[in-house]
Amino acid sequence: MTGGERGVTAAAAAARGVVKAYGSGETRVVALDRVDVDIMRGAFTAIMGPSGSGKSTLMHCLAGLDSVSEGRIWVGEQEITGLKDKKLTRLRRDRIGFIFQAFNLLPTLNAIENITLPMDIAGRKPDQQWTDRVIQTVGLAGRLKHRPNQLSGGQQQRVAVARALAARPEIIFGDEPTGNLDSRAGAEVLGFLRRSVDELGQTIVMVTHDPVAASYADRVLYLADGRLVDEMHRPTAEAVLDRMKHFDTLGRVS
Ligand SMILES: Nc1ncnc2c1ncn2[C@@H]1O[C@H](COP(=O)(O)OP(=O)(O)OP(=O)(O)O)[C@@H](O)[C@H]1O
Repeated sequence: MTGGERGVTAAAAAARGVVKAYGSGETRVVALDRVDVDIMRGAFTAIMGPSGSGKSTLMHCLAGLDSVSEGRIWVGEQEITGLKDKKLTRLRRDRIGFIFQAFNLLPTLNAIENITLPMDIAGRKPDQQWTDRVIQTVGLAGRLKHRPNQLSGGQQQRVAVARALAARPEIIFGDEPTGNLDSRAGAEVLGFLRRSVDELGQTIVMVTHDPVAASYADRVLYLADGRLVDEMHRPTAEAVLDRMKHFDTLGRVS
């Protein structure tokens, strides 16, 4: 892969001409309609848009969790479209981190065991210094021997964040990572994600409906009907809310 093929070299992930259609004939749904996007390395990107606009589909395609119908996807310099399942599974395991709304913690393992689990599965020795720094960053030092059911929702989500960060993936994808948390716990988790970008150089992509959550990002991408229709740099919650109202008005007019 050369930079010339997609016109960029510095992106942590990129999509070119991506179409994703589900079903066929009358039930055919075009979830993504010729999407071009670059996800910047070391930056925090939020994906917003109305329900059904294709946010999760875009994230799943970028993360190699879902195949595309047309177009091409890269993670770093590696094109992932066309990779066989085994290679794709390994790429996800070694280079990508996930934080989902349901934290996906194993109930029988304590916090530190959950945090190091992906590395244990991959047969990688955790970098102790790095793991300690991540635990400090997310503020879990006093809770490492607790099992998930002995932790609050916010603490469980911090374990999920630490698990994603500890393996030092090239990109972390979050699907509404604070969707189940109250606003205080949500703000804490978003603060940790922000710090991991600023202090640890992490790349993060997050799907969210929440203008406050989006305001933690460096850049907001707006999807509507499977297309990227707008973006905002250095967003504030007020500006994001205004932009959402604008799109709602357009939606009602058209
Ligand atoms: N597995 C699937 N089979 C058929 N259609 C699907 C499938 N997954 C998603 N879709 C459709 O693709 C479109 C985009 O869905 P997607 O989940 O990406 O939207 P979203 O913006 O993440 O929505 P929400 O904010 O409600 O989670 C929707 O019309 C949805 O119904």
